[in-house]
Amino acid sequence: MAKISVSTLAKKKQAGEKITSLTAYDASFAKLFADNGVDAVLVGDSLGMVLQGSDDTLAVSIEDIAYHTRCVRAGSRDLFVIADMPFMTYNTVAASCENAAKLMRAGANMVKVEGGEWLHDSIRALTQQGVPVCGHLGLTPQSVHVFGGFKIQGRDQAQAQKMIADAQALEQAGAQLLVLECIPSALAKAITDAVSIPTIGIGAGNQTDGQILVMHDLVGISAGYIPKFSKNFLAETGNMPAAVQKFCEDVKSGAFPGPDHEFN
Ligand SMILES: Nc1nc(=O)c2c([nH]1)NC[C@@H]1CN(c3ccc(C(=O)N[C@@H](CCC(=O)O)C(=O)O)cc3)CN21
Ligand SMILES: CC(C)C(=O)C(=O)O
Ligand SMILES: [Mg+2]
Repeated sequence: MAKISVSTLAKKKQAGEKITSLTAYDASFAKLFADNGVDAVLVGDSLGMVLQGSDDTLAVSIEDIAYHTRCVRAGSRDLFVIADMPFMTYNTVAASCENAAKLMRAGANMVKVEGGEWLHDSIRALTQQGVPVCGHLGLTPQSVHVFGGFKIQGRDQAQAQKMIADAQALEQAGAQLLVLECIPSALAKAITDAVSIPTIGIGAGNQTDGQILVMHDLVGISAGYIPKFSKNFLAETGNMPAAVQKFCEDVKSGAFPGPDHEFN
């Protein structure tokens, strides 16, 4: 497969082709995903939950993400690798740059930060210094204790308007990609239409420019439970490469996520 870059992703939005993405934390899965049609992988701080067994993502360190980014990069030179900036590692512009550098040196192609317009200065500094940035709005798990649980966001009109404005502010600051997590499908579509950068949804309906899932949910081995918006693709295919291919196929056709896997 040809090497994916930020321009490949931007072109996919323009062409109306869906972007497929999964989380990855090691070389073997990175290679499996690269070989079976996944456009981008995220070294997510979800590793705090699915790898480390915590109840949330807050204990994950920059060293944890750097280590797993090196593992993922070793699995495929050609993968587009996004790495999560962990909780409180981008609270100032200086911290953002120092910590993003660790992830880029570990092999990331882009870093992801959770939040809205208040990240403007950090995102501008990062992109000016050569670090591509992905934004993340909606149910941003690092704020789970502010939200009072992993709850759907953007349900009321004022919240929805604010989220659209935040998405535009992120683009203005220089973000080149945007993850939308656990928001009503209509809001995800409104945000996707309001920005020119590609949006990647999780629990946000099928009208975003792409989809991402936590890889453990795709194969049905998350500790305890699978979120309502996720789907076990291994159950219907029987082997890992086929599960990854089916996920990509269903994302591209718009079959996933269907009505059972979205919020209204
Ligand atoms: N395995 C796994 N999958 C994920 O998608 C995921 C993680 N871990 N860890 C990091 C975050 C946390 N995420 C979560 C966790 C729980 C819900 C959840 O309980 N959602 C409820 C809806 C609650 C509501 O209606 O407000 C659900 O029924 O899915 C959602 C996202 C998404 N991310
Ligand atoms: C759920 C995705 C978007 C994420 O941020 C993660 O895996 O950490
Ligand atoms: Mg994350």
